[in-house]
Amino acid sequence: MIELRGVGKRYPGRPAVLRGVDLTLRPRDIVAVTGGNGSGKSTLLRIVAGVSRPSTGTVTGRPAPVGWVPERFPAQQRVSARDYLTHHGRIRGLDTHRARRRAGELLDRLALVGGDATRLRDLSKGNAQKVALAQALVVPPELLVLDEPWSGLDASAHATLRELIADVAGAGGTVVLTDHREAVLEATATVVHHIDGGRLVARTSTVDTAVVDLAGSGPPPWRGMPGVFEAHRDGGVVRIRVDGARCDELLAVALHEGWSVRGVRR
Ligand SMILES: Nc1ncnc2c1ncn2[C@@H]1O[C@H](COP(=O)(O)OP(=O)(O)OP(=O)(O)O)[C@@H](O)[C@H]1O
Repeated sequence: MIELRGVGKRYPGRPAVLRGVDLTLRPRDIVAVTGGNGSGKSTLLRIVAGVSRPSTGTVTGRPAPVGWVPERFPAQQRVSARDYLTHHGRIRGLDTHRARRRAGELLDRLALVGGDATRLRDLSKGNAQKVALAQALVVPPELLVLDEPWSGLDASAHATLRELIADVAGAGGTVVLTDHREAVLEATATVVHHIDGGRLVARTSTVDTAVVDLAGSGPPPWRGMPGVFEAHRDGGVVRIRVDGARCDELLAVALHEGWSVRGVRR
């Protein structure tokens, strides 16, 4: 468990950005931090990741390794994506062969355009973001900190990113993330905190979501239904993530429209 107690941050010559922040991060939590521009989200994430020190207060229980995706990625390098990731894997204790294999797997999964021999400086913004994500995951982290990870990613990588986040949490890790699109955060996170005036306010705790698998054809009755976060077709089955409180309503409508229920998971 990672604990922040009384954490404050003040940059020289400026008013405090964070004041007295208490935050407990548990294994399997996917924690979103929301707030306006300049409210201190990146500052808080840097402190959680250990990239920046708080001016006051303490952070205890930070595990290793930490996966960290900064808001800006140093993309102006001649090194290839594969060599860059292999290097990061070796820094974190993998041998060259395993680091290279893991780099290839992650870049395949994220569908890096141009292949893993592309030099960092030749990558588009979205592809650079994929390499930044792969860098954070090259050794499965116990703490994954993502500052605006959806920035620039194409739609198919959005779904992959959610899967990668779920993999880390499912393996007992903790994920902390921020983004400007609150709907995206609320569909992904299990806990949402909001920063206001330098203080942290828990807004939603443990968002109850359900995953419903449906088989059938015809117009999708869930389209436009409140509480439906996303729907993906995979072969003959459509997998829908829905607000747990709306799950029965979705099932009733789908059954009425002739779809059959293949599975429901909370
Ligand atoms: N290294 C720094 N030195 C001085 N001031 C800084 C530094 N980093 C951030 N700040 C200031 O601290 C405040 C909070 O910045 P931060 O980047 O944490 O906010 P944010 O909520 O992530 O913003 P955004 O949504 O625009 O990304 C801003 O006023 C910013 O100018």
